[in-house]
Amino acid sequence: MKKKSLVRIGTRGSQLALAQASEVKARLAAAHEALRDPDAVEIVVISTTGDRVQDRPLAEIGGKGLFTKEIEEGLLDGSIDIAVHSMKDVPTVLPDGLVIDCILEREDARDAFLSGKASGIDDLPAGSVIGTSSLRRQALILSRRPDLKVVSFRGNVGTRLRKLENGDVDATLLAMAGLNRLAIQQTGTTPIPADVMLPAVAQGAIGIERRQSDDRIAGLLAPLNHSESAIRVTAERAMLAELDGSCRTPIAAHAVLAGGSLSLKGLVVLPDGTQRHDAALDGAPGDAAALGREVGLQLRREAGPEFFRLLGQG
Ligand SMILES: NCc1[nH]cc(CCC(=O)O)c1CC(=O)O
Repeated sequence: MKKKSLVRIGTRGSQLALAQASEVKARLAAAHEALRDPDAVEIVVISTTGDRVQDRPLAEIGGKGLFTKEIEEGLLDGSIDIAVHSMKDVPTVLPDGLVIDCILEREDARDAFLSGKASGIDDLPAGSVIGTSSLRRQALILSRRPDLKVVSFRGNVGTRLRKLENGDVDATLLAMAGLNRLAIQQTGTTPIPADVMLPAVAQGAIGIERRQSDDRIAGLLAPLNHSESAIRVTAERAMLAELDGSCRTPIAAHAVLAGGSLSLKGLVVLPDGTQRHDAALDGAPGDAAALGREVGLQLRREAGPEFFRLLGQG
């Protein structure tokens, strides 16, 4: 008879999600003798609304937690013990009884520019077509290059790269983190500096969610937490929470830790790129959440109620 596994990891079934879950399994095995048996940690694939709806832009389906809800249900009903998430896809408010207090060392937070025709947004010929379904990427492209055309672009990384090679679009944007984790080295890939395209909140960070009451799992996860990454993600997510951002709001943030100081930049921008507001503050790493809230408040004040009304956000 098969031994009962000691830790069940819930994850989406996409290639990237599976790679992230495998990384967590390997890290658990490296940190704990008892988890070294290959059967000790089991990966349980759970399909989410975001995975099932492939024919419409995600922003149109609306709502938060499109990639997390069904997995969180698995945590709450006890069918899994931990859930591995791209923190970029995790809403700022978690269901009662669940916590995320383990953030792995963050990958490259930047976006990647992929094109056979140019090495960055600024080099694209006028009128070029860029495929992306991210409102943030769309808005930031249009605020910099109003002459470009943005078309909706969904599907997994492989599908998108094929569409690019077929010439359906002149360029596309993807997270560097996803490409790196899948070890995809596509020619014509250039990281976009964060000051040219500010990344999504928590882009490149993996978080592990668990039942708050599960002390056994808390103990197993503790050595996997990377505190610098957790501080950066805390600041960015506190900013997002202050803005009540959903996937309908093009919001970007990027925190860096250098010389013992935490610097946070944030922005909000209309989907058509015609109005954009930026804010930035430095603070102590221990004040990450307060710093994030303050940058969020500054953006709220700066943009004003009319901006958020235009976004359809009250
Ligand atoms: N919303 C999809 C999503 N969620 C996380 C990543 C990339 C990996 C990461 O940011 O950690 C992606 C794909 C992309 O934006 O290219």
